[in-house]
Amino acid sequence: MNDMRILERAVEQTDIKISARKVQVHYGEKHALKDVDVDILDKTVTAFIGPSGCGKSTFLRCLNRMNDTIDSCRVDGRIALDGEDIYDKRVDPVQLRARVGMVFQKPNPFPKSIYDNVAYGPRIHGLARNRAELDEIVEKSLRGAALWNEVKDRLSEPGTGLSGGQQQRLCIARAVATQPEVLLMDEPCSALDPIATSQVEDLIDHLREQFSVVIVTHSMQQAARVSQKTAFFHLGNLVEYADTDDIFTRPRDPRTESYISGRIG
Ligand SMILES: Nc1ncnc2c1ncn2[C@@H]1O[C@H](COP(=O)(O)OP(=O)(O)OP(=O)(O)O)[C@@H](O)[C@H]1O
Repeated sequence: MNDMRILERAVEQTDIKISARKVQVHYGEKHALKDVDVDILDKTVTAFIGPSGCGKSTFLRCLNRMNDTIDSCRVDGRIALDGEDIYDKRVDPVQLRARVGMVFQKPNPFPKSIYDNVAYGPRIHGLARNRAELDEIVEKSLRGAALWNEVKDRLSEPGTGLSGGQQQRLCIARAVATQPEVLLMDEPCSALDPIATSQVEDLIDHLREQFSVVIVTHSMQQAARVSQKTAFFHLGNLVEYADTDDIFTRPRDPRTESYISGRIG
């Protein structure tokens, strides 16, 4: 094999951050996800779109084992992060969730100060040796979430006292503080006004310089604005996964075409 081919292979392999194969999810008798195969790329925003109830959030929650908290939920198949099976019994889900962070639909800051919201993860994962290092992580994370300038003079005030958009950026700062490799976002803008939505979308674009972002969204405009890859789900199947431009301009599957043109969903 010549040098160039070796290089090409190496690039392809490191590009894949999460690889899912034959993922099936059941809630009791309900078969919610069927044979999902997908590769999530590093330093890329991937959007999950599809009609309500098609399994987007279910699949998102598989990626950091959030479904473990639902008793009736059973996940089969293989999901690997950097090639390692995240469902292996040696994997600690708490450690996994520091590497694969999550931001929810409704901003959910802890009932703690702005500072302590961000410092929480680094403290439990022992990421700072002293207060100065913790201060540094908190500042860096708040800057990374484009919130520092708005809160730097009131770090000891409650996080719950911020506006909705600021609270969501605080939750992003909290997730970023553990230096995740992947950030999962489940409809992160659905409770936000258009200005706050646009701030979070700008932020997502910056975050992908550092890690991979996966976002569930009901807004096709948002998927088109923020993502480079899009996965379309329908009735528990991953119907099509491609470059976002291709999904919206030349979808291959008639179900994708129907959805993006507003005929289903
Ligand atoms: N905790 C649960 N227990 C039982 N069934 C569930 C649970 N969560 C989701 N489901 C079912 O699994 C299917 C997929 O749901 P999921 O929330 O993943 O879809 P979604 O595409 O994210 O929907 P939405 O866009 O409305 O949030 C649905 O039929 C839903 O009713």
